[in-house]
Amino acid sequence: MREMARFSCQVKLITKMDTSIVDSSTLVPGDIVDLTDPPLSIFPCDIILLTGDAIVNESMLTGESVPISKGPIKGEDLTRWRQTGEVSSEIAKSMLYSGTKVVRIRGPAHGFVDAPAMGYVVRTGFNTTKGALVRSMLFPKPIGFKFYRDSMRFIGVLAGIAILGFMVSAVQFVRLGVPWHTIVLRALDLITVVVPPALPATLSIGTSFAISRLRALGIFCISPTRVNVGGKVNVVCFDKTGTLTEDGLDILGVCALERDGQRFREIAEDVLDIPQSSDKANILHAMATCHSLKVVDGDVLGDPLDVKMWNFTQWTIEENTTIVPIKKGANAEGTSQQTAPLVQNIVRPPGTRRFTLDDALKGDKHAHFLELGVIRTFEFVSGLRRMTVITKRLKSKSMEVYLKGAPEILADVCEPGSFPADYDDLLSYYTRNGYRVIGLAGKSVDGLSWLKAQRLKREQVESGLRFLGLLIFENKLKPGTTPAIATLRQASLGCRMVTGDNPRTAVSVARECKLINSTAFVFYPSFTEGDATNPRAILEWRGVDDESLRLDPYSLRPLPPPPHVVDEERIYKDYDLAITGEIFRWMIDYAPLETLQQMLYKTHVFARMSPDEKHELVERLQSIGYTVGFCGDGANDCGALKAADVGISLSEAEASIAAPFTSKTPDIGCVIEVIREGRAALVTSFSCFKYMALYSLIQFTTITFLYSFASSLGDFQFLYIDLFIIIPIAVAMGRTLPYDRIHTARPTSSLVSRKVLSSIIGQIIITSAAQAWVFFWVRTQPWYKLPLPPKPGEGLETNNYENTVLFLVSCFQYILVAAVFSIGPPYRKPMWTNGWLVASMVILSMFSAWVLLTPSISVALILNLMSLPWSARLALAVVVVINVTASFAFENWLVESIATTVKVLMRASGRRRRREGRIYEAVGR
Ligand SMILES: Nc1ncnc2c1ncn2[C@@H]1O[C@H](COP(=O)(O)OP(=O)(O)OP(=O)(O)O)[C@@H](O)[C@H]1O
Repeated sequence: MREMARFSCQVKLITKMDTSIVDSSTLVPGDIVDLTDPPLSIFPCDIILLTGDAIVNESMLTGESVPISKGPIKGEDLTRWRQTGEVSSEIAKSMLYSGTKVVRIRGPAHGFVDAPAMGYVVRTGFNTTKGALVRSMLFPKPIGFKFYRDSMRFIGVLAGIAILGFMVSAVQFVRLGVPWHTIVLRALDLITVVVPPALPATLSIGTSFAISRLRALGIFCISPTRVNVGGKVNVVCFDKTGTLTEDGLDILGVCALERDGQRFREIAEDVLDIPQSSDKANILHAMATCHSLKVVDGDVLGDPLDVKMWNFTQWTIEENTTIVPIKKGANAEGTSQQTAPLVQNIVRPPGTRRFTLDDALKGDKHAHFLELGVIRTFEFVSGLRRMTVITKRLKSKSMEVYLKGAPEILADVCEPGSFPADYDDLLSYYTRNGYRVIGLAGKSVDGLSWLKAQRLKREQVESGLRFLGLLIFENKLKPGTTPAIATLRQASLGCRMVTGDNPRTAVSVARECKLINSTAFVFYPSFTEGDATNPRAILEWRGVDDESLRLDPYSLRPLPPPPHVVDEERIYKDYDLAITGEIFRWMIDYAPLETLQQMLYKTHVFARMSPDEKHELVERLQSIGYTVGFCGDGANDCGALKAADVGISLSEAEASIAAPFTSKTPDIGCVIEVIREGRAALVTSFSCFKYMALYSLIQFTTITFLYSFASSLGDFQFLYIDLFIIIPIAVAMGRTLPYDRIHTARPTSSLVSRKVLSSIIGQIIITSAAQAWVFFWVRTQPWYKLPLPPKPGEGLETNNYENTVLFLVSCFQYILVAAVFSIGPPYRKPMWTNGWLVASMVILSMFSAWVLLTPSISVALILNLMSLPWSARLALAVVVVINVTASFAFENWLVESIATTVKVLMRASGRRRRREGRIYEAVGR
């Protein structure tokens, strides 16, 4: 992250007087820089492009590695930016964002001279878009995760115990005449014993190991706190295209119109089967020009859908570099003209050659040259679901407009009479069968000049079009999709599809990947009265496969089916809802709360969702108590990826800041890994927390016994316990691997649950009882000698029998509780599979046994141990064995029953535990 945040490079700064090479960290807003010399690979700050053009890869910000083209800013847009500082969609087309990669950047070519591409620095450091994201990573918005809240409370309780212990000890110390400075020193000791400073570090050990294991699987995490949250995810939303299905979908064919335009022709599976048309605006030309492809070093780059469509035509493409002025006028320091390429791309049919000067000199004989130039492109916008180009054929007097987009939006931009009679039937046939359908439309505009074409507004261009045909793409599932969905569903994790695609296609794909059962009844709403803008509109929910089936519009439960439905029982049990973005928004705004909640609970397919609606859906699912994971691949998923509790971006970028997790493995199997690791990390954090809490309480008990007669543990004893026992064990505890399968229930994130508290309290009682026994037992022994009284002005006495027996027994207790709290299945592999933990426990136990039974004199001296008779050593060993047996027996057989008894008692006394915010449980009942 540091590397990413502190990126700097050499840039050429242009001033009025001269140019100089400077480090990018010295740039300030207002500087003008040359972007071509020295060539940049990554932009060091937010820069507005003044001259030239660029192709960039913004995957670092958006997760999507489709090349994006940037052009020089218009004068009025620059003025608007200076006044408002807002990045409108127009300004974004000229904004080169800090941290994004340069695919190509070049200056405007005026004749034979290559001028530099110049940029205007507008934001640097933390003020850039990347900076804002880095800031949000450094200071993440606090996530209200129960585990973190509970751990704070728990630390508060421990601090309370420390203060209480200190007050009791202080009274005792004063009674015994211990000097004030020793009392203060020991008070601080007590606080660090009870609230160990290593606690936060040990809590993050499990998370760190989980992150490194995920990295080995190609999953990068930039927000460690989200790892534990991953363990609590109970519903996962998936984007469809590029996430569940392959990105570069093959074209099944093209459905063009018959010559009379009244019906569709047979689907053309080869470009040669597409009918020749004498119309100026025809479907083949639409496919050849209506895309945002870029040619970089001979490679055609762009949206996979565009690439497939383009490859289907078999035409050739060439990028044009001639830049011409649009109008005069100052637009920024250093430039005085607004420019645009004369033609963006030139496309030709296969086998034809470029039109040259010689051909032009031959007069009219060049009519056979077919060359289409793209004059202007209105890029694809997810919210609009379409893109448009204005093209010009060589020597033609007219210009042609081609639009490509979702079939649903064609009705808004095409003339109603241009649709064939079988439009709905064909569309429904392909979408029902799970194909991705894209519509094509076009029109020819006579007498449109180049300059006028540059000034036209998008709405003007995208109107009065004629429907040309449909492109049918296959919707191939990625190989990992179905098994991953099956794994998640078996683990009782909810799966939702959230897509920009057509609802029927989405339902079909959802059935194919078993996100919804293939036999489930699916209901889909439509307005019977009013529309999405009308609060009083009325919705009707009909069966997707059988329109006679209906849902009750309020409760969204099936109404009694008509008599022909044989399997009547199943309709009540196994039904799902599918909804579109438009109706989703209407329901959010106007539907009764109960209906809305039922819709959120029951809907598995959300189709035609805009980026904002995807984001809103995540928030709404969270509002009914779900912990939401979102897995997506595109820029249109950015908002949802950020809003989700756990966002996983499938991206080629190494750690995109679009989401806390970025997976280089291109299928949704990464979701399973994140959940498995998250659960294991959560359980590890729990184990470590419980272990650290118990370790401090065991030490607290020892010290409290010793303080009672003005004694304490010696410095080396403290050192040995903290450094040689606790640290290796706590670190090794975090290395236990996650369990192979995902269990149907999530691990608890509540530290104050009955089970956790019963376990901690029970273990405290057992270990304290063992310590109390040895403490009083040693005093009854014939060889026991009273400790020396504290010497005035000196610290506490540490050489005494009580100290020795308590130290020897407690050393085993620190190891023992690690074994007791190392919970294995169902979230982690069994403790014995963790070689580091087993090795450290065996070595430490053997060493402790040696120190107990036959220590060497030097070790006894270092650890302040008194010499004990052999029988006493054996007696202590027996206490240790009893303690171990009691602790394991309690943990394995009693904790569960105590927790259940407490639950029953609480119920009997009328106190019922409220499950915070889990509205979905009530909705699902
Ligand atoms: N390059 C494109 N040109 C024109 N229209 C497109 C293009 N890509 C997608 N569309 C249309 O716009 C719709 C919305 O696209 P969007 O990218 O938001 O979602 P999606 O790709 O369909 O699905 P998902 O949200 O699952 O990735 C698509 O369903 C398609 O009809």
